[in-house]
Amino acid sequence: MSFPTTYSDEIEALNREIIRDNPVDVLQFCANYFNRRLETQRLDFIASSRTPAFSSSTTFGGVSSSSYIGGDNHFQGSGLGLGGLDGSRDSPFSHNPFSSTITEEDEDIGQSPTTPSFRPPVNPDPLLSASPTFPPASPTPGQSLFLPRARFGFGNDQPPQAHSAGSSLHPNSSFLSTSNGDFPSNYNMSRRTSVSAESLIPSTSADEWTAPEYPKSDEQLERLKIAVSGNFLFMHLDDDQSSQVLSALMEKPIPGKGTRVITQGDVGDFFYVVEKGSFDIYVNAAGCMLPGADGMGRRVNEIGPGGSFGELALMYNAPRAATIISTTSHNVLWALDRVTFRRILMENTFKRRRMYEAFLEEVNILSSLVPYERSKIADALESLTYYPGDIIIKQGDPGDNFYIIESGEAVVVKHGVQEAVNKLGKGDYFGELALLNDAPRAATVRAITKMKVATLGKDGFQRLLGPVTEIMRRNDPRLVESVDPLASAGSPGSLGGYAGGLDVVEEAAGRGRAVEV
Ligand SMILES: Nc1ncnc2c1ncn2[C@@H]1O[C@@H]2COP(=O)(O)O[C@H]2[C@H]1O
Repeated sequence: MSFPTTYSDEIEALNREIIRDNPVDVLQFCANYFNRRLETQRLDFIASSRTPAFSSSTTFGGVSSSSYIGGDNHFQGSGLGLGGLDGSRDSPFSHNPFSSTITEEDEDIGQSPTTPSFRPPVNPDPLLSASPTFPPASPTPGQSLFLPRARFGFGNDQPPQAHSAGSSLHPNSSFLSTSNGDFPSNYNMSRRTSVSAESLIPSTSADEWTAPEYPKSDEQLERLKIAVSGNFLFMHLDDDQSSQVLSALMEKPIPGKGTRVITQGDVGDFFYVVEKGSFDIYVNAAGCMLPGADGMGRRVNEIGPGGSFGELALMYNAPRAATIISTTSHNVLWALDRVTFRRILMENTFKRRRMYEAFLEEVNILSSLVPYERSKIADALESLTYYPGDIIIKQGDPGDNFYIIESGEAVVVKHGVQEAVNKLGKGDYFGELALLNDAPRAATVRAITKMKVATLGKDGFQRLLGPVTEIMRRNDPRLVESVDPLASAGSPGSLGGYAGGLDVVEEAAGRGRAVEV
């Protein structure tokens, strides 16, 4: 049997590229190659079947929104655009009247490296361009750290050109934004035709690859260990992985305030851990940084010591999702090259995010968080299993963990009370009040079936659940009881029943009687 000619042609072309570029990560290289080929083919197809129906458009930041229509359909349903990543609901695309008519094929169109508008950088495989040599250590303030820059979709520092590819919309859409609905257009994890992010994980089989090594003084190593010690991405490494990563991290001083470390829309090259200093994160809903005063878009977050950034582009093989700029002087970053990140850190991270993504979406108390915030929680969660009769938290113990029930059921019991005071099931959370109030556990939580719980330490709870702690406080059973004495104790935190509650009886914001769990 002979192969189809088109197949043989593709393989021959790929072989030529492999010989020419001699890639480090062959699998990744092949994936990139085929994605590019596929998108070229799509571009041809779209160009030939384009209809003018949707070419009139609103403009946003000087960019025709129709240029991005293919990408923005990720946001239908949720009403979130890229701006949605910061929790805002005001995406210019959120009321896109065409969103329901966009196909899964079309929604790739945008700035992804796998899109028709993608012009590969000089080295077509960003994996290979993960050069260990940094550009000048002291860029002038406001200057991008890494110039010239390869950008996904657009030429260097050129504003994106409105292209009409997205105007060709197919009426038979099957695509509905769900779990990844609020990720940038680049993060189409569910599309049919691309290589899934999972399969982009480089092979871990023994091969020629070894992590780069950057020798460090004892003092440097000490600082580095402190910097990564609180970072959840580093917590699940075994000793060997840990020493490989530590040795591959490069110190990168950022002396100036206002230095751009990452530019939205660029190719991802490094992952960064912050040792010292502070960095602001901006997201432009257009999907890349635009020229002009507001070109960086909306400030969505800030990152300080112990935090990290730059993982998304490396994980999803996508353009940078945000612009990151120093807000202090004398900053110190540690940079990890793309290959080492993917080989060692990503597999763990990615699995964890995937594992918890759907589950966390279902947890009521987290529903106000944006997907990126839930991803960060996923990084920090530990899964524990309990069996019927196991005590998960014990009345009187100090509170150092917060729990969300993944499966199974538990009861909440208290000294001196015969009946269980509450019953908890999937999606319910407990253990929050002892952490919020710095008080001992006021009740015991006991498994009554086999249970899986996702747990977050105190540090993670404080760092990652900040935005919802106010809601948890509002769900405080004391407040609910004081308003309606007949209200079920389980109602406020349910799905969220609650436990781990009150030890100190306080007046509930002057609203009457306070009741213990
Ligand atoms: N709300 C956010 N949206 C997108 N990226 C964010 C956000 N907050 C922090 N980031 C980080 O900003 C980084 C920009 O580069 P990456 O896309 O590689 O990875 C991104 C994340 O690490």
